Amino acid sequence: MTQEQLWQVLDPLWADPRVLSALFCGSAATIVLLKWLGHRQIQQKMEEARRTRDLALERMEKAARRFKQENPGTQTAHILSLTMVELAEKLKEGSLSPESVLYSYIGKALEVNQEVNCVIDFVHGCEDQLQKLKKQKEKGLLYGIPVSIKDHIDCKGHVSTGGLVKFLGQVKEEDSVIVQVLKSQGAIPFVKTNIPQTMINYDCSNLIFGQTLNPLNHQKTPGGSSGGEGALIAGGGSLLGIGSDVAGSIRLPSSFCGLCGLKPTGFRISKLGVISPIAGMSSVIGMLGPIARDVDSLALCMKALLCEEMFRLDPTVPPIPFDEEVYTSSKPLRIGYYEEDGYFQPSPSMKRAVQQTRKLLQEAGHTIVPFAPPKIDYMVDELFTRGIFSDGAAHLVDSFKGDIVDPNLKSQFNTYRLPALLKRILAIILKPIYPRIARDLSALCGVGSAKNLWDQHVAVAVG
Ligand SMILES: CCCCCCCCCCCCCCCCCC(=O)NCCO
Repeated sequence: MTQEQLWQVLDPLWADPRVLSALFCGSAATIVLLKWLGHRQIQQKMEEARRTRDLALERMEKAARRFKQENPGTQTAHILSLTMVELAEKLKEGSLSPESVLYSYIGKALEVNQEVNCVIDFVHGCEDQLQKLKKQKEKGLLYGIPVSIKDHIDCKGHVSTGGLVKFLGQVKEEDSVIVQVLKSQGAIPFVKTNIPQTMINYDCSNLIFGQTLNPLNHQKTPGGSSGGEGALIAGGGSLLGIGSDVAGSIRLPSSFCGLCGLKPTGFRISKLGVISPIAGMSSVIGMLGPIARDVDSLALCMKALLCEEMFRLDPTVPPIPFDEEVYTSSKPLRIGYYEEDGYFQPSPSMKRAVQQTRKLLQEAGHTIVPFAPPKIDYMVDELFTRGIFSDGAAHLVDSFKGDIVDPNLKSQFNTYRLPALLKRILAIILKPIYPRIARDLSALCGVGSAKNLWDQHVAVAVG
């Protein structure tokens, strides 16, 4: 049949409304079917990930039960009551065994997890690490200390999910540099903890593993994105956790859960072997860092991390060790503070905490100087928000491809994915009534060009 003959047959069909409606319904049904199939595939992948998590938790439970049966005299309550520094000393002098500490924390982490849903994986290699440690002559600074690890930090043999379906099934072949360094210092990474989908959020829920609760109040979030860490440590299921922070992801969960957390200075710790949906964003520098119950634990962790092994494994990390002299010095310091930053309104309790801290520092002989953060609107809107979303949120939106958006993130996500022109128009319309939302929308358009990005990097560097 020639093309001409084909058209002669088809031509009258186009005019037939029954053919047209059949075509329309057929296409619509195909689209719905394809969507349903895609959705089902995503659901199946998430179910598989939950099954893997449940098996890991069962394995943890068996390990804890077996140890308890074989060692009925273990002083679990005593071990769990010790601070990290006390525990490190007892492990080093040999009055406590690394086994008794590890299995006490495995048992406690399971208990806390049942209450708040914060553990997503058991780092089963921890039992081998334990045996390896016992054979080593040299005891590192974190000898025998169990450490919990945020989801997206690679551990050999495990998946770093980012709370996203696209990463499921990608089992890591190597430990991240930070996990290697922790192990070289004698620490025992033993569980991985929950995060919000993409980690660009301050709550702690994703559709794969669900919502993590705050152990201090189940009606509240533990904060995010290192929320699983915050919840586990605050519940007593871990002494030390490694989180990450671009824009508050260590600091917020630490604050919400009554803990101490540190976002170290940029580039201080290697980020090799860590996944991120916004990996190329370099206007606001993200860092890995510790969360713990007290400041001395953070200091011990930083001392352990800033070592030759870290500098050897990642030569981009400046080889500057922990400054013991500054940390232990009793020389009075000059410390700046503010009760309000001029952008976010602090709660009365936050204000009170700053006032009490100021008083204590003054009583300890330090000089306290009030200051106002300069050009705060410009800093927050133009350098911080426009910096994080310098690509107009394109990478973040892309990371949801082949995924279902967590309902907690839906309104944020819908805003991110608006076309830049629409964001600009909305910003103009909203400016007189909601000036701050207008500025956010404008910032979410990003910088527009590589030239502007260079300019922005300069602005970040010089303020
Ligand atoms: C009409 C609605 C307007 C919505 C405006 C949305 C404004 C967005 C404000 C910026 C929010 C930035 C969130 C960043 C979270 C980062 C958390 C973090 O530190 N993650 C790092 C993990 O390594």
